[in-house]
Amino acid sequence: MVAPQEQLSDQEGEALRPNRMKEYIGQKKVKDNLSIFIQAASTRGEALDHVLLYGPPGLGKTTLANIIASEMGVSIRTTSGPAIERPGDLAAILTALEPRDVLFIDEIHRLNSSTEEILYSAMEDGCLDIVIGKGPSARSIRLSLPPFTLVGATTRAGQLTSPLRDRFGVISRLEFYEVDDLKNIILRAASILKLEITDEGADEIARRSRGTPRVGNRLLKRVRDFALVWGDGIVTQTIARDALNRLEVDPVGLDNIDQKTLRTIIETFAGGPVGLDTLASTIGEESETLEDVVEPFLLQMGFLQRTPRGRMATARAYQHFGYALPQKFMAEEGRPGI
Ligand SMILES: Nc1ncnc2c1ncn2[C@@H]1O[C@H](COP(=O)(O)OP(=O)(O)OP(=O)(O)O)[C@@H](O)[C@H]1O
Ligand SMILES: [Mg+2]
Repeated sequence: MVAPQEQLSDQEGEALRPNRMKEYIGQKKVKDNLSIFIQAASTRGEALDHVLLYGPPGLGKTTLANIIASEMGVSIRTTSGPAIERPGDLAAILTALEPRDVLFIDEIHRLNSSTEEILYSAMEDGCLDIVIGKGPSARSIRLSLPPFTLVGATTRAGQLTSPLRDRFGVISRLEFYEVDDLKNIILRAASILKLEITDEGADEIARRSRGTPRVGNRLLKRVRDFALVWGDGIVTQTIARDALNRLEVDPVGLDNIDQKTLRTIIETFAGGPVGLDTLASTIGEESETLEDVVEPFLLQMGFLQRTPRGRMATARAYQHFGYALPQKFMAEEGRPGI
């Protein structure tokens, strides 16, 4: 329910995706900077510099890529790292772009290396070096490309090779959303869905949305069903709270995997430190999912600590689940350190 990854039922939510910068709520720093770069590029009549967006799933990277194109008044061509199998695929996409268009490559960390190399000269020099033929008769030709903006999105900036990362002029990290911003996102979605919701109802859902707009929109839709059956269709705080409890969404938004991760560290590994791979195999998840999806939120909430020796549960995690605080947290000044 609170998994931040995209699910099929989210697709109907396409209507909820903001189209313009002024409708994009939160992420003020990213938004303000991008707006200036967009305005400057537009004034000069140039393509916007290449933009890399990174951060956990569901925070609005795809949405922002689309907004960049609409604010620039250009078309966007969307693809993803794993979808581009051969360098020729990328060459075909690049040569079909109109001047100043946006090429959006999602999951850009998953491009294969031969394709990635094609991208280097395309991004830096605006040209494509293509090898025609094989063996001794092979020759290389250089095609020049229309100026374009590459927008790359990734959940793991650390996995990008440095030659690729260095070719982005703008690198923006999306952060988890504050409750107030999430609340506004939920109120906006409710009005698009023509749904009556109280301020407190929106607040309750926002608190349990794992800092993630995609989760907020999804919870809103489920609570809407409960409101219809249990009440008169109005999403109140009581209905939101009861519905979300019933859906086993924790009051601070922790989902099953989040809870399992913390409980395992506490119960099986005495609070840690425990290595990522050991932890992942104990709870039956991929290390990658744990690192990209689960950990960022737990770190943000102060439930988890990353140390050189492994992952550790914080005093706050113990308290959240009602475990007795172990002695080690009492050591400093005789009070629990949080
Ligand atoms: N700033 C925002 N304001 C309002 N709604 C937002 C905002 N950011 C995201 N959303 C909503 O959340 C949904 C998910 O956002 P989006 O698909 O852009 O996430 P993403 O970062 O691309 O995720 P992934 O990494 O899984 O591709 C959007 O459909 C949109 O409705
Ligand atoms: Mg996306």
